[in-house]
Amino acid sequence: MADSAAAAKPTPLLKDELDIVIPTIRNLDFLEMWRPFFEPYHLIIVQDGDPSKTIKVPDGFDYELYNRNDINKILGPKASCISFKDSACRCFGYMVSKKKYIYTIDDDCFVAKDPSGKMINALQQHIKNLLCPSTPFFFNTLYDPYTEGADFVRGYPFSLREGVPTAVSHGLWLNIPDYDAPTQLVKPLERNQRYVDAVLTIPKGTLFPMCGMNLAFDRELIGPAMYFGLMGDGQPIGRYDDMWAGWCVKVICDHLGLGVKTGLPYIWHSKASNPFVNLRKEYKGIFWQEEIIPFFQAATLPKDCTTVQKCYIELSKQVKDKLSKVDPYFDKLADAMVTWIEAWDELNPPSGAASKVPNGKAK
Ligand SMILES: O=c1ccn([C@@H]2O[C@H](COP(=O)(O)OP(=O)(O)O[C@H]3O[C@@H](CO)[C@H](O)[C@H]3O)[C@@H](O)[C@H]2O)c(=O)[nH]1
Ligand SMILES: [Mn+2]
Repeated sequence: MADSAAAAKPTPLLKDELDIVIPTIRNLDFLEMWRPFFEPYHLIIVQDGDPSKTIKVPDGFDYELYNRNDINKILGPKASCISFKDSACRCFGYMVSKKKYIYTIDDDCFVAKDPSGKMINALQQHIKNLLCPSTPFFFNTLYDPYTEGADFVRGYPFSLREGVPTAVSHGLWLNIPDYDAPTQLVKPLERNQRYVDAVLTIPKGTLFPMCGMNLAFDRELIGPAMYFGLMGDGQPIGRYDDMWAGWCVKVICDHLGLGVKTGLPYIWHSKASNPFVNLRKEYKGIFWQEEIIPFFQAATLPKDCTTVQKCYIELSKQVKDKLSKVDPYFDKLADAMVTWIEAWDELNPPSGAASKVPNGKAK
C-alpha cells in the first residue's frame, strides 16, 4: 500500500535544482505553514545579526545555515561586500548555492489563499513562471500567453511568440503591502486585499521596484547580478537592497534579452516593520532615487558585454563615474559590486555545472 501511495505522489518540480534562501534574525517557526510546499527543498538560511544567537529551525527541513562568522570565514576580506543587520545579507545565500534556481522569502511571509480559499503554493507558481518564456519585446494584452486558457492575441507578431528565457519571477503580497515609510506613515491601516490573477512580463526598457520578500530567479541566467548592495550597519541607507538589485538586474536582462515577470504568486505578508525606523533607513534613498533611476534608464551596455559578470562590472564602472557625485557612498558601492563579482566567481568557478554540485552541510 505504502509503495503505491509514494509512487502516486509526484516529485515536486525542480526538487534538486532549487534552493530556498531565507534571511533571518528570528526562529523560523513560519516554516511550519510552508511545510507542505517547502519540505522537499533544500534551504539556505542566512542568519543576520548576533552570530552567537541560535536560530531554531523546525525538524524535518534539509538546510544549511550561515551566520556572520561563517560569511567572514568563507569570504575573508571580500565579506565586506555582504551587508550586516539588513535583509540584504540574503544575497550571500545566492552566492553559496549550487543550484540553478533560487527562491527567497522573508520569515514574516505566510501562505496566502486565493479567492476560492485554496492555499497558494507560491513556490510552484514561481517555478511555472521561470520555466515559461517571457515576452519583453511586445506586450500581450491578455497577459501571460503561456498560461492555461490564454494565448497571444490577434496582431501579436508570430516572429515574437517564442518569447525569451525568463530570468526573474517577482511575486506579490496580500495584507501588508511593501510600501515605503512615508506611504506607510500616512496609510498605517491600509491592507492589500486585491488578488489580481495575472502574470505580466515587464517590457524591455522599463524599470520596476523589485521587492525581495517573495522572489525567484534563474541563478545561472542572472545570479551574478542579484547583489543586494551595501545596506544596514555602517551604511547611510537601508531597505534599498532589493531595489538596487532590481534596477541592475533589469538593465542587464534587457541587454541580454532575458525576461522579468511580476504578478502571481501572492504570499501573506504578516508584519509591518516600524515606519519610523524605516524612514530613518530609507530617507536618503527617497532623494537619491530621483537621480539613480534616470541613471539606470539611460544606462547602456556595450555589445562585448556578453556575460552577466561583464555587464555587472561595466555597470559598476558607470556607477562610479556617474553616481559618485550624488554621494561618496556610490563610490564605495561601485567597489563592492566588483568585490561581489570576484567573490561570486571564486565560489562559482565557470567550469562547475551549478546544479550538479551537492548541497552544503547543515550546521
Ligand atoms: O536586520 C535585519 C532585519 C530583518 N532581516 C530579515 O529580513 C527579512 C525582512 O525583514 P522584515 O520583514 O522585518 O522587514 P520588511 O520591512 O517587511 O522587509 C521588506 O523590506 C525589505 C528590506 O530591504 C525586505 O526585502 C522586504 O521584505 C526577514 O526575513 C527578517 O528576518 C534581516 O535579515 N536582518
Ligand atoms: Mn516583512
